[in-house]
Amino acid sequence: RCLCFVLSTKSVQAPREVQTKWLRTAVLGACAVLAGLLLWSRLGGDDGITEVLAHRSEILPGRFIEVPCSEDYDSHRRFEGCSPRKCGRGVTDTVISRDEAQRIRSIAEKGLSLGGSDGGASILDLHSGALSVGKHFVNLYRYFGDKIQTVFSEEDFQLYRDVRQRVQLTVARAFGISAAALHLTKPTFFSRINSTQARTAHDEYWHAHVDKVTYGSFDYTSLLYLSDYLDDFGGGRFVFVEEGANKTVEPRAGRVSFFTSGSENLHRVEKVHWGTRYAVTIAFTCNPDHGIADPAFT
Ligand SMILES: O=C(O)CCC(=O)C(=O)O
Ligand SMILES: [Fe+2]
Repeated sequence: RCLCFVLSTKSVQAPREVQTKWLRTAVLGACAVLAGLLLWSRLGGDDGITEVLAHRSEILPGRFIEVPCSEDYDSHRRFEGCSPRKCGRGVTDTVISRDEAQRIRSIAEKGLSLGGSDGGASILDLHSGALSVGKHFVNLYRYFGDKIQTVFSEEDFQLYRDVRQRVQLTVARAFGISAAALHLTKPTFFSRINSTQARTAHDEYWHAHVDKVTYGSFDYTSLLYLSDYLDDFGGGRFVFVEEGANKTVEPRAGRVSFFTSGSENLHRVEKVHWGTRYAVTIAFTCNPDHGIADPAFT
């Protein structure tokens, strides 16, 4: 038998009745797939119903949602006029410009290029000097000594301080407290996340957590995003985990997301599926004893 035989039998016209049946099946199938896709996107894939608090293409002057405070702050020393009485979450795209975010990202890239975790999540803490390398951390300042000045410039530190200051003012204003009552606390760090498989617990950034529980000193958490969701990376959305509907913040370079650090703001980061996601976690405490200084060019 030859190939032409196969071809000729395939090209035989099906009776009209069979054609209509096929068409109906195809249309029904397409509808089912479409409905499935719609439902999947509404349900956010695997974790229940999701609402978008900040969409990647929105430019938000400011959005603030108040949520009742948890009792987490009661088990810590209270600082009146600072410790959260008003809790919630806010997002703004107009405090840090896209250009400033790009420059801050260059600082992160420069520093993180000196090391990097074997797994998907690397951090650089300009305050303590901690940098992920392989499965561990090194102290960048101890390792480089005076040569660190060939890596970072005075302008880098100035920009970092300036950005930190404006984020602090934004947080203070949103929660009705004085910016002077807030102190930067640790860990405050750059993060770089890609889709490489985790190698140690430090790489497992996607677990739901409460910052006040995880980091102790945090009263207000802020995040400055340095990459764009779906342009630079996929997955990696920030999710406030809630009964009812989760609320997502889609990262966007220059976007500042901030919230009170107690369990009223349980959250997680989705796994990054492709690309690289850069962000800075900037944390504030009301306890002066837990305050840290800005990094300086010394
Ligand atoms: O990068 C993010 O979007 C969140 C990071 C975070 O939850 C944290 O640093 O505690
Ligand atoms: Fe967190």
